[in-house]
Amino acid sequence: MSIQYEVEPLADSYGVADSFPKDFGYGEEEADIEDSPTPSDSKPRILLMGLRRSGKSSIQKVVFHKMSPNETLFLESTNKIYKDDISSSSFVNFQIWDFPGQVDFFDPTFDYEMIFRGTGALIFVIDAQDDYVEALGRLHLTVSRAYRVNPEINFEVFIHKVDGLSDDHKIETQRDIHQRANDDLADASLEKLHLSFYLTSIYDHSIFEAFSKVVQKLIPQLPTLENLLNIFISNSGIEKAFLFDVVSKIYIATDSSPVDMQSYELCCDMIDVVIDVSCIYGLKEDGSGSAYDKESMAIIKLNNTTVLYLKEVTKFLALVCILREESFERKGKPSTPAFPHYCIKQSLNSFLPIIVQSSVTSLPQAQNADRCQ
Ligand SMILES: Nc1nc2c(ncn2[C@@H]2O[C@H](COP(=O)(O)OP(=O)(O)OP(=O)(O)O)[C@@H](O)[C@H]2O)c(=O)[nH]1
Repeated sequence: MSIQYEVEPLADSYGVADSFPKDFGYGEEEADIEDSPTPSDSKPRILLMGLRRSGKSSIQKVVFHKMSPNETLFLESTNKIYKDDISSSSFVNFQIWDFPGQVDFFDPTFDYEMIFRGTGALIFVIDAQDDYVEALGRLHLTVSRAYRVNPEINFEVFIHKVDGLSDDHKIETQRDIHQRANDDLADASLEKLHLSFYLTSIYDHSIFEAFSKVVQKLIPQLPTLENLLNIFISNSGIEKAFLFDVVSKIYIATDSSPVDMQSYELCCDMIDVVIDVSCIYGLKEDGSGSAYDKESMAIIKLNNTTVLYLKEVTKFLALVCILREESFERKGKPSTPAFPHYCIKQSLNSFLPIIVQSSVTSLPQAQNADRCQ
């Protein structure tokens, strides 16, 4: 089989973002990599591989192109490698390559050495609703080849379509796939090859969360960002803070307290609400302007004493925080352990420039950030 490379037609695929700046959405047109290697080919690459119909294209479309999960039912089978450039974000700067299910490593036109050499992460998608024996064989073949070419690749296994499985069945499936995949690696003396497993579905936020973790491993400044967010929340009475890539709703970093799915979902929903409201009411009469800009800021009080706080950080990043109403309302006294609204603002003003700065360079002096007193 001859492998071809094709450019993703992206121009109008980012539905919600019609009003975003033109360069806000993801995906520039890419030249055929065989004909003319572009500078962007040196960007970290994330490969989506797996058997036919396992859900690779659906994942890419739902996470990066705002396709609704139901629409993926009509996706046609991929028969070429699609390169999707996610570099229009100042922070998330990588390409996603969606492979057809039937890639043949023995095909001389498939230069897998070149492909794996420039790869940051390889995501192997397994359909958990199907018999996965064949997929496990393919997983082993793929990761062992890739590892021999480039042992630095992060190997990520998405146990996908788990929306159709009961909770017990999910855990059992994950345990079984984990066990068998690692047994196969041990038999091939590849114990050093580490596989990370995620339970995913496009019908809930699990796919965004899994992708967030994959992307975070490719961000060298992650420890600095986490450190900054830790300092930020400890100085402002905030319970949880996420730094989000607004278009994809991937979180780039969070403080080191555990992430619970519900908090993450709340923050994702807040981004959707803010962008939707902004698209409807925030643009000029002639439709010009941007749904997300320097002025973007929102506070949503929920009926369970939780407050959500969103603030623009850069053109592509937003800080989204969760805090208790009492922390938010309390009138500030320097000695109180929790801090009021103006103090959050003050903390934000102190920390945002540093967070912005650390998106381009590592910041060893994070501790010097002003404390909110
Ligand atoms: N239930 C469920 N179905 C899914 C999920 N993700 C994808 N699908 C469905 O799986 C089918 C195949 O999805 P594709 O994205 O085309 O699969 P693919 O791996 O790209 O397939 P090829 O292009 O043939 O390699 C579609 O009908 C999707 O709607 C999921 O999380 N849950």
